[in-house]
Amino acid sequence: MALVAGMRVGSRVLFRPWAWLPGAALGRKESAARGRVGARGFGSQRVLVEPDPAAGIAVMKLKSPPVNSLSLELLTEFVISLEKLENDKTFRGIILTSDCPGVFSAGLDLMEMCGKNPAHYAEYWKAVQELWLRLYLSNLVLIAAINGACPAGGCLISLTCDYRVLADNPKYVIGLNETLLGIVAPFWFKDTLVNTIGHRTSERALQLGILFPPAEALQVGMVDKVVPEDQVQSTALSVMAQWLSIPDHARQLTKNMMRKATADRLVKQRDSDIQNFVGFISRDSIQKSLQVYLGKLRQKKG
Ligand SMILES: CC/C=C\C/C=C\C/C=C\CC/C=C/CC(=O)SCCNC(=O)CCNC(=O)[C@H](O)C(C)(C)COP(=O)(O)OP(=O)(O)OC[C@H]1O[C@@H](n2cnc3c(N)ncnc32)[C@H](O)[C@@H]1OP(=O)(O)O
Repeated sequence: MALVAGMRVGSRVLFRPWAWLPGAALGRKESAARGRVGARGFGSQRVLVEPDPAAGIAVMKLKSPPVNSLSLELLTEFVISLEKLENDKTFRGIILTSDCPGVFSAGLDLMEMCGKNPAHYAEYWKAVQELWLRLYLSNLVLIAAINGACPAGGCLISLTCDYRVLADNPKYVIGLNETLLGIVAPFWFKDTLVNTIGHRTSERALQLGILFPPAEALQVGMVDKVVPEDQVQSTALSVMAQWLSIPDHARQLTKNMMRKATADRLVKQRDSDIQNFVGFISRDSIQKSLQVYLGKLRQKKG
């Protein structure tokens, strides 16, 4: 077996890019929870996993009502479920979707970024980085079955997937809308977007914080397919079959070749990226902007 940049070629699991990342090791309790997935469903309170070992795939459903905002708990459970599937050679692909009606994910949990202390912000941001790195460099085929609104961090998660299917509903907008909150998408959010839709479209989308409705999302390449709502899952399954028809080693090495440089940019500066985030989010002006935004979200109802 040849070794290519730390990847063992010839076995199914080609690379575990996070194994050497600082802070990547899981605690003892979490490690004990690992193991073979088998045919029964597993998961956690916030992440349901429905395995289909015969097909070599699993459907992973985010279930953190009301809007799948990415709390520290959800991020942690997400990473654990992902690692379980990555470590089980039965699985070659994951369909990522939501169990919350009308929302894929509302993005980062604003409550994690408001009124907390710097140590909390640092811990939170490290968890956000960790999930992105694992998803972006996953060995598995990841297909996003986007069955709801998909702003900001929700969009980022979908952009780490190899293919995005979006339900055709005008409420199901997708994009990196950070500027609308008075915050700035970090460079690795931006890089992920640029790698998907190109520089000029990203520049406009990021500055204006555009949330694209389905037809426009398809037009700019933010998603790969728009289908009627009741066909999202079946379409994701047939797209998965097409991706799984490619030999794993060739596809995985190609994915790594396309994505590694982007991931490495963050890996090389994880700590300074955390410090930037903590400094930025702790500013009074940013805290005020987030409070105003949260207030507007709450008012919407009343
Ligand atoms: C040079 C650069 C220098 C420095 C940069 C360094 C670092 C960068 C710094 C910061 C970057 C941080 C990046 C952040 C990315 C993000 O993801 S921020 C989150 C953005 N998300 C949104 O804007 C989505 C907001 N939500 C919505 O639009 C709607 O909720 C949604 C369309 C998703 C669903 O609508 P609906 O079904 O009608 O539900 P409600 O709006 O009624 O919401 C239900 C309750 O959920 C609460 N909620 C909604 N979203 C969030 C959230 N993201 N976090 C926490 N809570 C949320 C909402 O308030 C309702 O709560 P209530 O029931 O009223 O208590």
